Amino acid sequence: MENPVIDLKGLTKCYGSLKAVDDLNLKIEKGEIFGLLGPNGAGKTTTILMMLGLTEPTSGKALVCGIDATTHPILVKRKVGYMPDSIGFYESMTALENLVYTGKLNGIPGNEAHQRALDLMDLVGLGDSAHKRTSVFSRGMKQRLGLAEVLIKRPEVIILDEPTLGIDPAGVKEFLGLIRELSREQGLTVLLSSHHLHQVQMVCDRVGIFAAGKMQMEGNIHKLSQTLFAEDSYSVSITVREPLPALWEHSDELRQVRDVRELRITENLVQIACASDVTPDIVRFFVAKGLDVMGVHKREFGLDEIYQKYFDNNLIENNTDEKSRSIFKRYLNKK
Ligand SMILES: Nc1ncnc2c1ncn2[C@@H]1O[C@H](COP(=O)(O)OP(=O)(O)OP(=O)(O)O)[C@@H](O)[C@H]1O
Repeated sequence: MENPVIDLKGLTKCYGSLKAVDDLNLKIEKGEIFGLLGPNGAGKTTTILMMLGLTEPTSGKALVCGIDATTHPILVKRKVGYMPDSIGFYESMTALENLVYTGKLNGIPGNEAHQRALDLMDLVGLGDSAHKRTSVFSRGMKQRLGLAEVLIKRPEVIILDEPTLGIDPAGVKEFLGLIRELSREQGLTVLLSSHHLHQVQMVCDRVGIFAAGKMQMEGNIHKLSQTLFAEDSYSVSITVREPLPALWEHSDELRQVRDVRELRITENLVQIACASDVTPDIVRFFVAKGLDVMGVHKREFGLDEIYQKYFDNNLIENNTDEKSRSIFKRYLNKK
């Protein structure tokens, strides 16, 4: 990465004897959407505060757009829009008035702030509510207005902390779609901190799993899945027309197919864990046995399973092989 927009170098923050953030190194490039995941107390907020220049690191550096957030916090604030998990507005003012006010606070002249505010209200789907007082806004409407407020200064980076909290499922899809559009069309860099794995999986280019102040692993979902579940990365489900007995006579032979690791038969559904994508071999196997294949579904382990690998205490107590197997079993059980 030549010129990362966010560059954290050995970033460390101690509160007394507690290392809230421990030697964090992370680069995020322009236009990338990075998902920061981790349990409560992992150090996510502390990291964000250091990136905004609101908390001083004990050691290391947070560079945002090449600017040191500790030594030049005001310069960094011009480049970064931050949307915290709970947003407050002046409730006696309308949504539009709130936005224009924020625009002016950011040094945007009145007329321009007004026009930008109107455009942004449309962009976030609040065009019809511009003249309503924010006291009557629902949680979801406030989140949308929060995004508009973050965007009014045309930041290069936005940091969103649990941005979809309280938004209904259709609204979440729309909201995340908007974030993706902004990143793709305007090259906006996004750091999204969230506990909602499916949402993170939907929108992020790369994710980092953060625990006990350390980045445990980072990469795109495919890479993480491959790294963690090298032995059982894929799952193929085959639906056949007629139900099969639990002790199907060809089970052992199917287990001999290249890279097949484990299988489970539930009536006419056969779920197969594989170390590589051997879907065509599996389909050929069923056809060769004279079975009518009605459906084929293939998937990789997703963020749910990746996350669970780190944060399920029962699994952590077991050895590595057992962990991988237990997760796979859990995955099969869920389907
Ligand atoms: N001002 C502070 N003084 C002392 N300890 C703090 C302070 N702020 C945070 N901590 C501690 O640092 C650790 C990391 O907290 P942080 O708020 O960064 O976690 P988080 O990942 O954002 O958690 P959450 O998901 O709950 O928001 C926690 O153990 C927390 O108690």
